Amino acid sequence: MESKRVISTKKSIALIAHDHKKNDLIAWVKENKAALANHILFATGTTGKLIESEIKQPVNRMLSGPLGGDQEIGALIATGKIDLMIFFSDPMEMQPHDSDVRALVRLGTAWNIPMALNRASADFLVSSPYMAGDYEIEIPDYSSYLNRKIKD
Ligand SMILES: O=C(CO)COP(=O)(O)O
Repeated sequence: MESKRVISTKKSIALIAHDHKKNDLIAWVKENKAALANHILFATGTTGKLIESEIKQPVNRMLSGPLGGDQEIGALIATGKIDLMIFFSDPMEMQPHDSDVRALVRLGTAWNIPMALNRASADFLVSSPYMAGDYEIEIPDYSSYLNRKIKD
């Protein structure tokens, strides 16, 4: 059966950017500083350090993305501790940790969290009326997968 969880007014937001997109994300974060101040921020290591130094808002920093940070954010998504993700990913450069990046985006999809993978989507997300209030997120039903029969 499908279940729900409430994303409350104060949201836990993951902020991530690949190296060639970090300046864009920092510019976006500065533009949206007032809106972000109402929320709890998480980030991969290097992105988080840059954000903290630019907007002076504490950031829960994980390891650097390629060193496990993407997977840490993914684990937080899977355990319901991240409400939405803003990830400025780079479509023009192969990442050494591509498998981690795909796993992170896959978990965001699997757990049905709002995700913005570029600036325009981030603008839509941050200006959504759901940002200022509660939102009931539908958690997909994985019970048939969890209860599947494993043949020997
Ligand atoms: O690699 C990243 C996302 O895949 C970002 O990691 P950093 O913020 O540590 O650079």
